[in-house]
Formats: sequence, structure tokens, C-alpha cells
Amino acid sequence: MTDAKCPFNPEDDGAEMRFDGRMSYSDYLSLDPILNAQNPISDAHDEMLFIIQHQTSELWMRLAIHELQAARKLLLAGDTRPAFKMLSRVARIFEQLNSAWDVLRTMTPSDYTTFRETLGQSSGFQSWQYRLIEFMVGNRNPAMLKPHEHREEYVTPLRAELTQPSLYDVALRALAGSGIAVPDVVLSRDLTQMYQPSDAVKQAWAIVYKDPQKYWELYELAEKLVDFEDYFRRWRFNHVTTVERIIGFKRGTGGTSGTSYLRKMLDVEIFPELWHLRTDL
Ligand code: HEM
Ligand SMILES: N[C@@H](CC(=O)c1ccccc1NC=O)C(=O)O
Repeated sequence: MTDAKCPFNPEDDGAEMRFDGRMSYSDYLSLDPILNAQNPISDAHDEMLFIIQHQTSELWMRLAIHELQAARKLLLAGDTRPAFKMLSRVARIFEQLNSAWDVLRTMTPSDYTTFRETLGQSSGFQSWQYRLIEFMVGNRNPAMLKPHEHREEYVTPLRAELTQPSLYDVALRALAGSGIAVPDVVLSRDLTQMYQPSDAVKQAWAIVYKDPQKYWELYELAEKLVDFEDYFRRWRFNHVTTVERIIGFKRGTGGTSGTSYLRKMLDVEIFPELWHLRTDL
């Protein structure tokens, strides 16, 4: 017979075992509030999945906002290298959000209908962080402020964002700063309004793409932006496909036409000229 195995005691290896009065893992990460914030309002088994899927998405969005904020500031100061690193991270965050749909897709229409009614009129349409990301990168529709007006703490950062140049506005300033002509009406546009694409800006970016060696930093910046929009479009596409799979063509709880509204959003271009210039190369 072989000797009975003694379980390994990590304490012998020096593992800290007592945390009275010291900061532990849960303390540092504020896990108590986070893990006590899942409050299903029905008895449906899948409501927990639905809540966690949204909460984790909002956490990743929180990080995306943090990175975008810093990247924009660095770009304005002409410090492009660390800004590029942050923009790459934001694209990866969206890749992460895209993979997360695989978990939600395990919920069937039969599962979802067991608790959909309890959601009332609440909807992702009212995600203020999602709208902030859209505003930050440059997709600014001031009509989207309205569903947030009932809470000062949501609408204030959204309104404040509309007074700042978006990520695309900052990129256009960098383009102009390199000596490539960008019309003044574009550079001094009303930041609170939707960006209006123009041929002049398309031609300005085309100069960069026709001579990447000469304009390497702008070329890299433009490609980082396209990369971001690429992942963002995939998120939208995964969303609408999952929605169609789960609720078909029902109206949304947020009051929109549902999949038809979400399909319309697939046509939104955040950095329009960066896509359109490609036809002319
Ligand atoms: C069962 C799963 C889901 C269904 C059936 C669903 C359905 C919908 C529908 C129908 C809309 C249109 C607005 C409305 O009238 O309600 C919408 C918008 C939205 N949803 Fe979802 N959704 C689901 C999951 C998610 C998840 C996991 C997220 C992640 C945060 C999300 C975020 C959003 C956002 C941000 C919008 C606004 C999009 C825009 O205005 O462009 N949804 N959703
Ligand atoms: N708009 C969805 C409801 C929904 O998905 C939702 C509801 C509350 C919180 C987040 C949600 N997610 C995305 O829209 C629906 O019409 O079924």
C-alpha cells in the first residue's frame, strides 16, 4: 500500500491566511457591492444570465470610456504613441463584448419570454455609458440625451461630452496640424451636433493613404479608428442578430420598432471619410 497523501498546505509555502484588519482581495476589488448587485425581479432561471451579461458589458464600457478619455487627451497634446496603445485596448474591449454574445445566445425565446414582461419599458436604449461612448468617438445625436434627463448624474456627463471635440474631431485637428488642408467649417463645427461628412475631408485623408511613409502617424491613427469602428460594427451586428433570434420582430421594450431600428443603426458611420476614401485609392 502507498502512503496516504498529505494535502498540501499553502501556508507552508508562505501563503497569507489571516486578513483581520488587512486589505484582502474582496476589499480591494469592492466585491461585496458588486456581487450583491444581482437582483432578479422574477423567478425565471435565465434572468441571472441576463443581468450579469448586461452588468459585465457595462463594466467593460466603463473601461472603454476611461481609455477613450485618456487617448483623446494624449492625441490633443500630440502624444500619439501611448494614445495608440489605448485605442488598441478599446478595440480589444469590443472584441471581448463581441465574444460575450455567445453566452447570451444560449437563452432561447421560450426562456426570455418567462421574464421579458417584468422588464417594463427598460432597455439597453437607456444605457448612458453606451451613449457616452458614441458621443466620445463622434456619433452625436443630441436627441439621444432625452431618455437620460430623469437622472442628473447620467445626463450631465452626456451634455458635457457634447461640448468636447470627439475622437474624430481630434483626429481631424491632427490632420490639419500636419499641413494637410482641412476646411475651417469642419474644424470649427458646432460640436453638439451630428458630424457632416464632406468630400474635402475625404480628400484630405486620401493624401495620407496615398503616401503612408510621409504621414505614418496619421496613417496609423486612421487605421486605429477604422479598427475600432470595425469591432463596434460587429457588436451592433451581433446585437441585432441575437435580438432577432430571441424576440423576432417584436417592438422593443424601449419603444422602438426593435430589429428594424437596430438594423437602421447598422448604417451609421462613425468615421465616414475613412471608409469612403478607400474607393478612390
Ligand atoms: C435578450 C437580449 C437582448 C434583447 C432582446 C435586446 C433588444 C434590444 C432592442 C429591441 C433594442 C432597441 C431599443 C428598444 O426599443 O428596446 C435594444 C437596444 C439596445 N440594446 Fe439590447 N437587447 C438585448 C441584449 C443587450 C445586451 C446584452 C446589451 C449590452 C449592454 C444591449 C445593449 C443595447 C443598447 C446599447 C441598445 C441601444 C442601441 C442603439 O440605440 O443604437 N442589449 N436592445
Ligand atoms: N429591449 C429588450 C429588453 C432588453 O434587452 C433590456 C431590458 C432591460 C435592460 C437591458 C436590456 N437589454 C438591451 O436592450 C426587449 O425589447 O426585449
